[in-house]
Amino acid sequence: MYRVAVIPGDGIGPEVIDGAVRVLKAVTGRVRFEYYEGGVDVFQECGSPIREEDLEEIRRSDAVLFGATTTPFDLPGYRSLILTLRKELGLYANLRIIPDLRTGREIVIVRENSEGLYFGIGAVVNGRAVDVRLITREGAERIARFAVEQAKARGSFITFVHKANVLTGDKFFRRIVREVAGEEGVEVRDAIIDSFTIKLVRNPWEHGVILSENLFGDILSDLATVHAGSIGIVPSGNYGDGIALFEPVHGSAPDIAGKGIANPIGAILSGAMLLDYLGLDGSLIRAAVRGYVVNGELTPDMGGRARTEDVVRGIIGEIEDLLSMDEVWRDEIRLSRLESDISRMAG
Ligand SMILES: NC(=O)C1=CN([C@@H]2O[C@H](COP(=O)(O)OP(=O)(O)OC[C@H]3O[C@@H](n4cnc5c(N)ncnc54)[C@H](O)[C@@H]3O)[C@@H](O)[C@H]2O)C=CC1
Ligand SMILES: CC(C)CC(=O)C(=O)O
Ligand SMILES: [Mg+2]
Repeated sequence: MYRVAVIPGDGIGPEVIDGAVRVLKAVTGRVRFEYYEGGVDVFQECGSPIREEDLEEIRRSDAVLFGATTTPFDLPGYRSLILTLRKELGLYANLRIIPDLRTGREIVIVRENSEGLYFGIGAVVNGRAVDVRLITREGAERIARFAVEQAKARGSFITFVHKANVLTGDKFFRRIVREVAGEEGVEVRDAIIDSFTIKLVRNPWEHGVILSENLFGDILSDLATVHAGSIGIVPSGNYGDGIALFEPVHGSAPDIAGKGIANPIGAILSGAMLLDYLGLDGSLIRAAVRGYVVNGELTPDMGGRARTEDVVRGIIGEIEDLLSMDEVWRDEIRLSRLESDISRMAG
């Protein structure tokens, strides 16, 4: 039995995580889910967004499924729960896969997850505010290795997105990415962040594995979700040398929280990535989501009128249909999936 720590968070976090856990339970009985609280309420109780004893248990889990939390602008001493988890669990690589569910194409973004402005020093002194952006050789090397593995697995190349024409840290980072990729025979293409945003809008599917530092990767990946139809369907994985954490790319969406209309697909596809990580194969979930999206009613962010519950039930229905098919049909599905993967890799 695998132990998965579930941290639903707040806002729409619990709404989409409820759907993801039900979908996971529909495909496997080999996972036990253990729930943990985190966020502002826990911070007000104990001075940290996650309790120390919970963190110890989470570290002993096989993987983490995370929803989303709200980060207030003005709460002294508070650091976002997800940033805290990424730091505490050593999750230095953030893999964000933006799917086009109708064609099977993907935009793949590798975001450095442990350094940069989000983990530098910030201070306000005598009317001056400063945020330090830290990039280390160790951090750059390990994320470059991660991106190289992603590129090799896809028979692809890396587009390294930076501002190395200006920023010292990006000049340094760029040299290291080229060194690491060069050793592995993986091509690296340069892209300067400002003009790259135009390319990401116009030709989103042509950039191989997009690699960038923390803040740029955060912004680029939200921008890229437009090509999926909604940020609500985009999953991600946070990886390190130990445990891994899976979460939808979106935040707590206070504007729609509590209305029952959040799109659960990003959380559900994050569950599929979690299964892959555990070696349990998330492809049944992905096939069910693709099947549902073709004919099923979608949530308002995708132009439909469905509620979260309708989508979750519809996807579970697709899973049940797939599971009831005999082996021959399942092999057919696997084969067609393989063919579409091959044609995608061939460009
Ligand atoms: N991993 C995390 O916990 C993250 C937390 N946040 C936090 O979330 C809060 C809100 O941030 P925003 O900038 O508004 O980003 P957001 O991603 O929460 O929302 C942006 C827009 O997308 C929509 N949206 C997001 N997810 C959706 C879904 N599943 N279904 C339908 N529509 C969806 C929202 O309604 C909103 O209009 C902030 O406090 C922020 O710090 C933001 C990003 C990640
Ligand atoms: C607290 C933020 C850094 C979360 C976020 O926007 C993200 O990870 O995408
Ligand atoms: Mg973000």
